[in-house]
Amino acid sequence: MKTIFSPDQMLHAPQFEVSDGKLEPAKEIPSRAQMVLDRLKAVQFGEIIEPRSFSLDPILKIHASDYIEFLSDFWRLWTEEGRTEQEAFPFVWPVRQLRTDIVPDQIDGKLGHYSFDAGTPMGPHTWTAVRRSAETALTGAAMMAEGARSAFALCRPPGHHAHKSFFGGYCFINNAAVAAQYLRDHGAKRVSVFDVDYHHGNGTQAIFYDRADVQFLSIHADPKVEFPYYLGHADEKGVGEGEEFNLNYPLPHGTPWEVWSRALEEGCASIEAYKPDVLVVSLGMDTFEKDPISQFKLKSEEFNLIGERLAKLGLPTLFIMEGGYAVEDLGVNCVNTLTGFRQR
Ligand SMILES: NCCCNCCCCCC(O)(O)C(F)(F)F
Ligand SMILES: [Zn+2]
Repeated sequence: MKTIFSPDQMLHAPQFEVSDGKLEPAKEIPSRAQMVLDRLKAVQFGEIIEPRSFSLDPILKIHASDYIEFLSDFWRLWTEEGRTEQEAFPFVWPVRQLRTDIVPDQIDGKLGHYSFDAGTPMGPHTWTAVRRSAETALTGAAMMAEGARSAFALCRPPGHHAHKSFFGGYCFINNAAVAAQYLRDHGAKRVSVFDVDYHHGNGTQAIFYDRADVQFLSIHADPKVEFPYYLGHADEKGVGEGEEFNLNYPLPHGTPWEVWSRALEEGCASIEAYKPDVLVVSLGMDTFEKDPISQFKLKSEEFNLIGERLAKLGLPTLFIMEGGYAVEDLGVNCVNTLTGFRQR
């Protein structure tokens, strides 16, 4: 299994985040990717290659053009308005009953229009890193379309909270959604996206919610008690043609392997019934017992079992990295998953 990664993805280096209403040191930092790279090299897991270049077209199949234009122009607009802060935080949003048909002219109004939380600052090189992270996912998808049985897109910044037209939860471009769409456009009739990150993949769900050609499944902390809060309940099954192709498995704080693995089983059964041509896995390691911002209890050796179970589906599988903040253990837990998958 090859890994795809570009050092440009390190250029997004947030210093702070607003988490639980407090300004704290940022969690989604470049060293997350470094730890995974180090572990891949330490165990000689396999070749690590740089992503290919892509035009914006495959990204624009998923995201709105005004949103992508905003992301790519933002830092110029920010500095042109004389803002000197080294990272920009949204602090006001068009929540229910407010208007989103008019995008404000002033940069803070724009920032809120195109985001959903205060925990995802933008810096001078965010766009470069985010575009390269999406190209890492696209390169993995292209390799799968060219016949690879598996690939690991070491994406960072992550993507599964990014919606069609707004960012949040450390995510700007939805890497897994862009990859799934690329696979649909290059031979796959049906694609399953299985999100095993601790947090609900609200962006990926919303993007494919009315579609039958991409099945979305997510095991995550119950949104009644956990970020991103406002999507991810079990009654969200899809809409229109997409009815029944969205499956959420919300679980309580404190969930151990014994419970988590039952949801994994249910998800795998649904994927087998759907019979996709390819599986995309949104791979977050924040289900780990020592993760500083999460409250599931998976142990490092149980990540191997995740990989083994997914391998039993016998599908071409593209792993796309999402979250995981126990940085010291992130490399081991990520490579354990990939090792479990490959050992079968
Ligand atoms: N007490 C709640 C604090 C929530 N802080 C933001 C958590 C963002 C999680 C991001 C992620 O792990 O889902 C991703 F995969 F996208 F990176
Ligand atoms: Zn997460």
